[in-house]
Amino acid sequence: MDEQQIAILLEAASRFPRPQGVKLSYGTAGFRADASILSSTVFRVGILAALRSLKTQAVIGLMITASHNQVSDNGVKVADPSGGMLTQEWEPFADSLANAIDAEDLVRLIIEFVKKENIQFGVKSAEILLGRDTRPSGESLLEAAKQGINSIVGAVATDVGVVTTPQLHWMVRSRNKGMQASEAAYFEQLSNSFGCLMDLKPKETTANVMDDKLTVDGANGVGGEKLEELKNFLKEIVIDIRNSGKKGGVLNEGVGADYVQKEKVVPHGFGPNDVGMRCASLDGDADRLVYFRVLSESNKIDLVDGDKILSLFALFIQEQLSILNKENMEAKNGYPVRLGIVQTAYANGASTDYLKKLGLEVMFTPTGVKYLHEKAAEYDIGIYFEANGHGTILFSEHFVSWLEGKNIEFDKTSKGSEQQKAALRLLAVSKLINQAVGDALSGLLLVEAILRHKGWSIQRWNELYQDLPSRQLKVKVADRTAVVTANAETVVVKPSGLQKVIDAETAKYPQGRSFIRPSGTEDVIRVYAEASTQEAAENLAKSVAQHVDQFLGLGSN
Ligand SMILES: CC(=O)N[C@H]1[C@@H](OP(=O)(O)O)O[C@H](CO)[C@@H](O)[C@@H]1O
Ligand SMILES: [Mg+2]
Repeated sequence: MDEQQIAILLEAASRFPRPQGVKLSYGTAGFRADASILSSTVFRVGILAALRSLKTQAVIGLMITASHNQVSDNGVKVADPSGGMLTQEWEPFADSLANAIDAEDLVRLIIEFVKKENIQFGVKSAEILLGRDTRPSGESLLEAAKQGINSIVGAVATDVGVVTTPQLHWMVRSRNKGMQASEAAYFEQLSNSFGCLMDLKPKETTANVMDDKLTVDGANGVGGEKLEELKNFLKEIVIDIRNSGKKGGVLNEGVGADYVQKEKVVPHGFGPNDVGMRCASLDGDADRLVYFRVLSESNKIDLVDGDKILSLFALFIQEQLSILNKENMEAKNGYPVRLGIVQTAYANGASTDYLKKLGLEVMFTPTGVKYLHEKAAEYDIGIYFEANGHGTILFSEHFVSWLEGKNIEFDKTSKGSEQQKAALRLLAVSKLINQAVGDALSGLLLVEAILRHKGWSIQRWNELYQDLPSRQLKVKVADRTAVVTANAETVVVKPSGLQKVIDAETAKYPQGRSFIRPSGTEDVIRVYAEASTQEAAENLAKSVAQHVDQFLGLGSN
């Protein structure tokens, strides 16, 4: 870094002083806080994104969003060249940049890091795609990000406007693969591959067992807006969008996937007229998706969560693989496809049992899609989902080229055969479902395609297995970092003795399971419990929470 670069950084950084008395952490999904204190953080993440682009010599993404948090919050996260999350190796640097005391301290950290990482200036220019959700604070924070990027000589900020988080990740991935990366290209890829799956539907299920219409809760955010546009490209599906943000509803207030999944009640805008209908809910930046069915009893719903979306996807993929493999496994060029499922400890125990009974390999990682994604990428086809509805299906490049080769072979040997159709369906899924990150819009289209393929109603789908009753609680403690866990967060290692009492409580309940972990996005310890009845799950959660409070509670200090 030369003198001129250092001077530019010092001057720019002095315009973005850090707020006093706040400690920021990159956390489970980037920095999040009240929008009014975020300018300096976003400015600094702009610098980080430019450095990441110089280091990788590839296009990087920067997204301004606080997802399902309240509208007055905002946040910022970085997409790596693959379209996935920022490498975990750079998270400590992100933390230290965000917390640097002043411009001098910030520049000192940058100089040290640039040296350590051997980042070259002036060799190639850096490019960063900038996106934001519909939050009113997004515009001024975008300006802060641009100034951060512009303070690195040769770095270019390209504003892609208001987009969903998965759209931005998709664009970064596409750009780095030398493909079309516009929003129009995104809509075209999704609608074309959805159309392919519709064309490949078995003839006998075209008799309509299910309702064509889907009603979507857009969380009053960007997802509803984008779905309005996407639906113009779609055939064979009627989508009614509510809470699209146009009629003045507030983002995430009594609406959205997080609210529906956690509270298990109907979102605003839905009511008695919707009883029995197939409904879906997106979160504030449209990377989470859950389905639900409104019940006649007050505002209750049947929740069809991320675990059930995962199960539907796993069932469909497994069926296609078995059709494809009928001949393939006996052939000389047979390909033993590795299909892997990735969940977290929050996955309902009944879903894990169901998947294992299908003969599938189920793996567990800690909470946070960065961990699930990494694990799923180890398979030819890796399906991952958090119970809250964030997930996708990853196809290895090797497997996709094998499928393409197979398809050409079928053209010559058995055009139009069931095997060829299975191969084409899998190829269409690999294009429809976002390969960069969990995407509510592409996930929704895949669910709709599979339901049509099978001729299933939401009720039939929900009956794949019955969820075990569960309960989640939060406990405020003096210091949540005092809790250390192991085995994908299922065992408490510290404070010692706590796991023993959790085990003793759990043993009192048939089918009991309970674990605790510090949240990565809120200052709380989360408690999860499930058991054979709702009452038992509530009691187990309550008694575990009491033990947490006794070991670590605010009163204990
Ligand atoms: C129990 C739960 O839903 N936890 C969520 C939540 O993380 P916590 O670390 O639990 O606060 O937000 C994350 C980011 O959106 C998401 O990945 C995760 O699944
Ligand atoms: Mg989100």
